[in-house]
Amino acid sequence: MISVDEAIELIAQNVYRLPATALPLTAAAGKVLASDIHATADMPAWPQAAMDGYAFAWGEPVHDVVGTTGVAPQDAVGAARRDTAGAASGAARDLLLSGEVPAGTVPAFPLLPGQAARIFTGAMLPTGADTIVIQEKVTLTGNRVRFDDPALRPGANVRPRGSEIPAGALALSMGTLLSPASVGFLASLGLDHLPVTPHPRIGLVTTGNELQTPGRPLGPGQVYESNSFALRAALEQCGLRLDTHRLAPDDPAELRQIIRETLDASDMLLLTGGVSVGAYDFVSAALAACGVRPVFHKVRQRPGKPLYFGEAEGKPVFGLPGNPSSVLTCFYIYVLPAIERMSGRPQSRVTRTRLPLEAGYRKAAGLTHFLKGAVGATGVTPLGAQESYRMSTYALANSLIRLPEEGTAFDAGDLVDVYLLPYL
Ligand SMILES: Nc1nc2c(c(=O)[nH]1)N[C@H]1C(S)=C(S)[C@@H](COP(=O)(O)OP(=O)(O)OC[C@H]3O[C@@H](n4cnc5c(N)ncnc54)[C@H](O)[C@@H]3O)O[C@H]1N2
Ligand code: MOO
Repeated sequence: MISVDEAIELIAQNVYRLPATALPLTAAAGKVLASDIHATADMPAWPQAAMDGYAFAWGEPVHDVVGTTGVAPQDAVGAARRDTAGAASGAARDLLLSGEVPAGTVPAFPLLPGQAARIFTGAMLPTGADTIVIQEKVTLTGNRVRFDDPALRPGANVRPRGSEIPAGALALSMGTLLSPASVGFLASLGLDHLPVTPHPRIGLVTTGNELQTPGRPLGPGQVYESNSFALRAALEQCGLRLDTHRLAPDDPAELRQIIRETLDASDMLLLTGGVSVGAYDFVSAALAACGVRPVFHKVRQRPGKPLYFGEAEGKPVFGLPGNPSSVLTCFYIYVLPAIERMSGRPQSRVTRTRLPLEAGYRKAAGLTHFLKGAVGATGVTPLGAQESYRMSTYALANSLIRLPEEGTAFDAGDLVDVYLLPYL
């Protein structure tokens, strides 16, 4: 039997990142970028209105009368800078309305000296304009646009071309975990597919003749099949999915057939039950017959002592001990990190910390214990019902307390390792 840390290390050594693939934007959130993404064009692609108002050339002489000499449009900003350096006031203008530029259109005419164009948020600035005065500051009389806004600065309310990102610049680097904002950002650059490390396709085989589906009457000797529900929910809570679930009876030939089919359709295979030493525990023999190479079987831990781990053509295979608490604890400690490794995820969703115990706990030496725990403001409390067949307190737990193999007596106030479980 190996230790928990040896098991974690062996899994890390035998689990590989999946090859990169291009996925549509709609499937990209929660995946990790498999290459750097560069902007292929300036964004915005042209100077863009940030507010509804009137676009004009700042370089127009201050307090000038409409239609007299103006500054050449291409030098408008420079002129405006010289202008503001000398002038105390901001901007006062009396301009002629030249037309309207709604978003999604190209301004029909360049702005001439002395003119202002009605413009809307997101629209393209007309050639010659460089500044927008918001409509709230403007008095419109007929086609005369007048305002005096001391706070206005040259270039105000305009998003310069390439100000979000210039063409060729790095948008997001390889290894970035794609958040909703990352997906939105890359969509705004026009990408419709992204190079990502995919999530593994996960197959589950639950074994046991005693298992009955919830919702049906429980016959003598039957128990409700609950492990697949807990695993599916745990995966979905992490933005992952269970792709295949098959129920296998305790029959070696049928189990082998189901294992083969599920393994073929998956990148990772999970099984629950049948990995212990009982006369009907056929899982490890069936896995061997299906070409799965065992890496380890049995870990010095409670729950989940009979945990099996192997691989077939690079596909990780976990035989999770059937007791429901063993299944879920082995999922959080071993399976989820393996999935995250295959997905190239930089940090695990299960975070490890150290906290003081709120109450003492006694155990025998020899096994690492993972206790269902409740983290509160001042520490972590071991919950009741720690036996691996019981789920009543797991339902209330937000953490797993890890007590070391050799330890026997843990007192209130002792610092212990705690794994914080993901939450919805
Ligand atoms: N002589 C020994 N007996 C056992 C040992 C041992 O070392 N020597 N280990 C015990 C430990 S620890 C565990 S954990 C279990 C694990 O055994 P298996 O993986 O073979 O699991 P099963 O026997 O098939 O089932 C255990 C338990 O869990 C229930 N179960 C199974 N699957 C489901 C499911 N999908 N949903 C709900 N409940 C499930 C099953 O009915 C059993 O009650 O072995 C001990 N025995
Ligand atoms: O190792 Mo088992 O999960 O304790 O019952």
